[in-house]
Amino acid sequence: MASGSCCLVKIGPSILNSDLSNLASECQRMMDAGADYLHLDVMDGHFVPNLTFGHPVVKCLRPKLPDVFFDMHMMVAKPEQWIEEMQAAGASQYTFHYEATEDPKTCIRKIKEAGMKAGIGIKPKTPVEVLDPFIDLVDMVLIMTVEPGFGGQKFMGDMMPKIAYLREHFGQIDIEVDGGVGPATIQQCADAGANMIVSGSALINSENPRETIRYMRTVVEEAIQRSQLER
Ligand SMILES: O=C(CO)[C@H](O)[C@H](O)COP(=O)(O)O
Ligand SMILES: [Fe+2]
Repeated sequence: MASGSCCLVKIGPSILNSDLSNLASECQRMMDAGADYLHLDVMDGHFVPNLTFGHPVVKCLRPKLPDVFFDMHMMVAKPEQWIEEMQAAGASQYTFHYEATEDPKTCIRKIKEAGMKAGIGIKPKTPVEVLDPFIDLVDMVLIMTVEPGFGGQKFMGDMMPKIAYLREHFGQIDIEVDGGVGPATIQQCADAGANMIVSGSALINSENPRETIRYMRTVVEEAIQRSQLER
């Protein structure tokens, strides 16, 4: 891991590819396996070529998982549009895409005013430096390692320099990696400096999700420890 990091490792399953007719029990299954938070993928058919769910589903889920941190991955055009609804439904963090808005600063301000944590993400073709002006304003940055829209895609290892850049230049910020992350790819994410690990298909389809989470957590923790020794 690049220098400057001493942040906490958090594992956040994406339930995108789970049995959505059993959404609450799939979420609970992931939390029981040792997850730290849930990464909930919202798609609107405009920003990405797919549809999932919106705030009404989050509202139903919240009472079933009252204490769980919900990281809303908002793959939607005009992300400003859903901030109040998501907050009212029980979202903990609102992670929008830089590419989806003309005014990221106002979007961040509105998320904070609504009382949620703010995350900002970029698609694979977007250069990481566009995030520089927003790092001090947000709680988390998201580096996509697939084109957003679908679970189960191949991990893009060539996104790792983006993570290393953020860790190198912005110290302890929470860096989330999302897309094709699992036991086979976690080492690359850990070495680059990611500390918030989204894993969808690899966890949902795992025969032993507890062991898969434990393994990924250990790999990232060891990378953080190494980076601290190197400092
Ligand atoms: O944002 C996403 C897709 O746009 C998902 O969070 C991501 O793809 C997780 O699923 P998997 O680990 O199967 O790739
Ligand atoms: Fe996601």
